[in-house]
Amino acid sequence: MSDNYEAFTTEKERLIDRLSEEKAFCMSKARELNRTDIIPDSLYIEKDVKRGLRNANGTGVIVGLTKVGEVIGYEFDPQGNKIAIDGKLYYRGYDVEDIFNNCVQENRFGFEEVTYLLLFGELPTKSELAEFNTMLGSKRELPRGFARDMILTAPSHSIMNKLARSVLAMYSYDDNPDDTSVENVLRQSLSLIGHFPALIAYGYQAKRSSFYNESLHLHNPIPELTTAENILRMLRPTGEYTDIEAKLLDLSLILHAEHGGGNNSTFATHLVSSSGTDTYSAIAAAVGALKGPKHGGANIAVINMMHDLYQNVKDITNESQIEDYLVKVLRGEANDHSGLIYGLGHAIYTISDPRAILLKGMAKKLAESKGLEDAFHVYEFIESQGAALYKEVKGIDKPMPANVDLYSGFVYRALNIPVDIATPLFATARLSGWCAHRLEEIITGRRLMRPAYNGVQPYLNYVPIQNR
Ligand SMILES: CC(=O)SCCNC(=O)CCNC(=O)[C@H](O)C(C)(C)COP(=O)(O)OP(=O)(O)OC[C@H]1O[C@@H](n2cnc3c(N)ncnc32)[C@H](O)[C@@H]1OP(=O)(O)O
Ligand SMILES: O=C([O-])CC(=O)C(=O)O
Repeated sequence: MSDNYEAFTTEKERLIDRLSEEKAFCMSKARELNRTDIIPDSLYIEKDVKRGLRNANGTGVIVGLTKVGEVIGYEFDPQGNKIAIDGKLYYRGYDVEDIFNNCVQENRFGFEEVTYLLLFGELPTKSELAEFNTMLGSKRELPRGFARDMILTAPSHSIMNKLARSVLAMYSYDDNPDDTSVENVLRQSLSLIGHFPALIAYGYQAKRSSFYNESLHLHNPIPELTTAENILRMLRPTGEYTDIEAKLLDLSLILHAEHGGGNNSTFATHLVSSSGTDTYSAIAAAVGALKGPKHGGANIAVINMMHDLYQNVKDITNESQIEDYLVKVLRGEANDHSGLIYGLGHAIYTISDPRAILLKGMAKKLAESKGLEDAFHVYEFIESQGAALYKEVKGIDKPMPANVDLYSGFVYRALNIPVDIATPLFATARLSGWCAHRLEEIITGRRLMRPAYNGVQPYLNYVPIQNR
């Protein structure tokens, strides 16, 4: 017994030594890399590099054409100067605000209709939509054993990582995974769209039960329910939700479904699809891209930033205290030290992101009905002061509109939807856009995407190891 104990403690000490050696090694190498791997900004300018695939005026380099979605955030005057305008977003030529408003007016669900529109390029008739919903309904249940073998056995703190792994694992459950014909990719797309609600909800339940020590609830999806209803059913321990909650979630899904070809995750879909790879690999890559806090992960980053703000601002009704906090954020002295105010700024939108306006309207109503006006005011303050504070700190005039991620987290919180699930909800909505773009890449892109990097490392003579 005592021999065993000694062996155990010696092994433990060895492990601790090895880990601290590894840590010291990585720290020292990281310091070196941070010094040696830098390429001066001047070289990027001299070699006319389209850094971040952007032109000098911040507009994106045109790398493709698409009919799926269009994002408009600026225009040019006759002299070629960029002019800020209110943002517009079109799904297959239809203004997303019209789709949103029609669903509100008619008090109905619209996400499935939007998915049909994005995939097939036209609005469905009633019977086409009913048939489509039945088809999606038949794909809600995960393959037999999938939840047990692929989700519950390896829970993750990040539901997005779990989701990417689940998407990759779906390959093994497909009898014809590598066929990239349009017909087969469409079949795979419908299957993934149907399965995503269960993948994210069960990924979340696995996390709750494994890391928060809470009871495991795996409610089965119901084919007749909409995407939003199934998500709420599978997320909530009791499986209960109200019609208003489900319709608000549905509106948010509509707003997140598509954003042109150039956003990071959709571009990832195009890029990876252009190599001819399978649907699961392409969609897993898109999930990975969306997770980043500069992209879809910003909705969770906003909530984390708010949490930090609440801990560091004594009185959240005091605007000058909030302002001091935001200045610290911009100086990289508060929150995650990135210098970013999450939920603000956009690659295309200048004055406004139409989705943020609609989500803000939802957030305001929820704030009023749930007594969350003070918290809502903090968001509004950040939105209204972001650009001015950025100018104060950086000396640069930069449009900083509220983007889609600023108010979505507030809406989810008010709907009692867990923070962890905010980016996975974005993924569930955007999957429709990704699939439509993957199909478009296969049908009409047809070129391996392969940009160029200029080599700037001087050539060196190889030195044999004994001479170094
Ligand atoms: C679904 C979506 O993806 S919406 C976007 C969600 N992302 C966020 O909310 C994160 C915060 N915002 C940002 O990081 C940026 O605004 C982006 C990445 C979304 C768009 O950035 P762009 O305006 O296209 O330009 P870019 O990333 O080149 O930024 C230009 C400068 O403005 C700064 N900047 C841009 N937005 C912000 C912000 N919200 N807070 C602080 N600084 C910002 C950048 O740090 C950069 O500074 P630098 O030149 O000193 O490095
Ligand atoms: O277009 C972008 O760069 C980011 C964005 O708003 C989205 O993907 O919804």
